[in-house]
Amino acid sequence: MSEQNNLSTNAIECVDVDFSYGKSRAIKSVNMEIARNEVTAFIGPSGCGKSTLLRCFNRMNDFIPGAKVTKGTIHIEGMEIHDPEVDGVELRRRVGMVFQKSNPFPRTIYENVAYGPRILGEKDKNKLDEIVEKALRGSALWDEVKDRLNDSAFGLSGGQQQRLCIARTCAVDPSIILMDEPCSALDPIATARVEELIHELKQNYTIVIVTHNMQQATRVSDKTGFFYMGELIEYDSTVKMFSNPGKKQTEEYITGRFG
Ligand SMILES: Nc1ncnc2c1ncn2[C@@H]1O[C@H](COP(=O)(O)OP(=O)(O)OP(=O)(O)O)[C@@H](O)[C@H]1O
Repeated sequence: MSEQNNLSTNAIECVDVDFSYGKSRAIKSVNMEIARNEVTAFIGPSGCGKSTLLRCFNRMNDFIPGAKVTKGTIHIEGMEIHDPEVDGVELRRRVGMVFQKSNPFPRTIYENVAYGPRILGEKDKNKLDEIVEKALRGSALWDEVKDRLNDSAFGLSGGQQQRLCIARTCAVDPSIILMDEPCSALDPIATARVEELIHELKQNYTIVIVTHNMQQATRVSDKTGFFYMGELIEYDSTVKMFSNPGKKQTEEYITGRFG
């Protein structure tokens, strides 16, 4: 992506975005601007399109037959992501993703983190060591795993595995990290550690997180978008959304009256 594009103040800009799975319209005329180095939470009842929109940002939906953005534009750091010149692999390096269920590779802890940089061509062992340590430190996991880097990643707890997946994402130097319900399979203590980590990560990354947990949205995010049936109903600062929402539907959802 060009330097000029990197000058954009927003990390993500959606203009009038529609998305369909075949004939079924899942996202309807969404407009939103996501500032750099902020945490944005997507909330809303099941099936309202949160994950679909998240996956639009790094074109993960490209892998689903018949699924596509049918209208509007999405810019990532100034670059229109559907421009034919944009390479999907490079886009996904820049816009990393962490999933609901941690999904480490059946390899060692070290290899899980070194995998991405290796694929990108890094062969120097010292450089790889450096990248792995930096990513594991950045994901608050280094102290717990530094003496067992060559053990299987499957020997880690669920929360540690999720932080390893975050380290794996960070190892390829993205600028945006998408998180799709990253704590839904974790206990409260592991959840708290990932939430602390999100606070630290936002110094270096822009984060968009889908969550069903209202308390989590208030704890971790600067802005919140409330979605309902494919539409972005309200998008504002998290403090405002949860203390004085502008729309009745938002209020009903956050107070648990539906969803
Ligand atoms: N791969 C797919 N193929 C066809 N339709 C899909 C696919 N994935 C999602 N959908 C549909 O798109 C709509 C939005 O789904 P999406 O998963 O984005 O919602 P969500 O708000 O993230 O839901 P949840 O909170 O349950 O994860 C739903 O009607 C869903 O059934």
